[in-house]
Amino acid sequence: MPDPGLSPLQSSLPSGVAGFAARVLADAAAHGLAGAPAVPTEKPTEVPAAAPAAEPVAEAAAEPVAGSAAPAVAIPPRPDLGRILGGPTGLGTAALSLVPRAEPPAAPLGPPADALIIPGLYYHPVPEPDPVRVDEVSLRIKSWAVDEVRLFPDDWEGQFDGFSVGRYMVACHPDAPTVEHLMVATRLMVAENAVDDCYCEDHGGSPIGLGGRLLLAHTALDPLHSTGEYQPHWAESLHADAPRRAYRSAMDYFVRQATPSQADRFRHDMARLHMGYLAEAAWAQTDHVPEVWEYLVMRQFNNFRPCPTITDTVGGYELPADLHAQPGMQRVLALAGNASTIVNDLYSYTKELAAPGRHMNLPVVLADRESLSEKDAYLKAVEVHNDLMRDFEAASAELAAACPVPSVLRFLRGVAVWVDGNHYWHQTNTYRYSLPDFW
Ligand SMILES: CC(C)=CCC/C(C)=C(\C)COP(=O)(O)OP(=O)(O)O
Ligand SMILES: [Mg+2]
Repeated sequence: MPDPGLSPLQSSLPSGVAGFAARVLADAAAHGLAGAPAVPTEKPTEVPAAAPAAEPVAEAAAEPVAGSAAPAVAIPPRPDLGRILGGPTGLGTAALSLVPRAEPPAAPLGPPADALIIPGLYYHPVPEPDPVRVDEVSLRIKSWAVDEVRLFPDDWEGQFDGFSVGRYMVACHPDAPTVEHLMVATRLMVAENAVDDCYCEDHGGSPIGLGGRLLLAHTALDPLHSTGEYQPHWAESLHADAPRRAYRSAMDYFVRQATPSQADRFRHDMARLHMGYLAEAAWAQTDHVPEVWEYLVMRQFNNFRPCPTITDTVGGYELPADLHAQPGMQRVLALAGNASTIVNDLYSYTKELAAPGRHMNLPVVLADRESLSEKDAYLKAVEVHNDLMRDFEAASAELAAACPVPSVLRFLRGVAVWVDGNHYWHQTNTYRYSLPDFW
């Protein structure tokens, strides 16, 4: 077959990705595909799978919401994101429609009546996550936690349930073709929180000795390859405590769903996360309050990033490694993780103030380093979050325009939806979070 040469679209790609993207596009065209799954997936049972639409920009995105009690906050319209970054949006759920929907959702968008409202916060509301899926994921994850990995003692059951991880993951991954795809994300989310709680934080964690604990736990994700004499000791160690049992099992399920390069991507993100935990712990040990920018560096690593970056595995397709590695995508992922993590700093502020010792979060560091009142520091942290969100959206739009490969567009949309679902979970988890009464 003659080489058709580069299309105008292909030739507009940035130089680093043009060749690879051109191959992907040509390959997709040759197979009549638009972002089709690159990994074998079980046959969807609950939601009909469909190749996502390839059109880069078409529909209006969800209107952003600034917390209702805010002094008016001017929210500039989002850049030209359209279908790519629309996220779940009621009428705009079509913008999310990586899978077809039988009926439009009945409920109007907007936070539930008892949701936590942060004045001036820029976010996108999502539709209520599918309650059938939430119930099913909640049942399956409890059974995994109790029967497969013996995750928690009986008296932590209320906290496990209150975490509402089923609702969290269904909100963040509305395009998962089956419940089992959702379970891949849900087990990892639970395991990641078990390591954080039990090794670093308030369920027996401590900065002292954290490096050794984290390194050994990391091998549940990135296995030891050693001699016949020592290998069995290591294998045995993966069953020694709940965090390692959870990591080992969750990773085992994940690698069966993921391609090797997706698994490697995840390991890299988890190494980043563990490095962030270690910096936070080192500063706690010496009672050091970092500069604001230093805190933001730490929080870019101690960060939700490992969660949105598996959106393609959970969605049953693959963003090819070269497209994931391109600088534009790395910027999008860093900004998405940072905005999502500062959301946590805002919603967990009172929980962390009430915890023993000084727990750092962005408002606390701003108050200390910039000599602000608690309220002014909190409001400045809201502004920092909003800037990160806007930069994330601008970077996504730029990349979508520069590299409109179907899997890139679907991945960008999946990351944006994850960011919105993460916000939704924080805003509605009144079991876990509450707000300060500054206003
Ligand atoms: C799920 C995952 C990768 C978590 C990594 C780190 C983490 C637990 C967060 C980014 C959440 O922050 P934090 O530890 O402050 O959580 P809570 O405020 O206790 O909910
Ligand atoms: Mg927090």
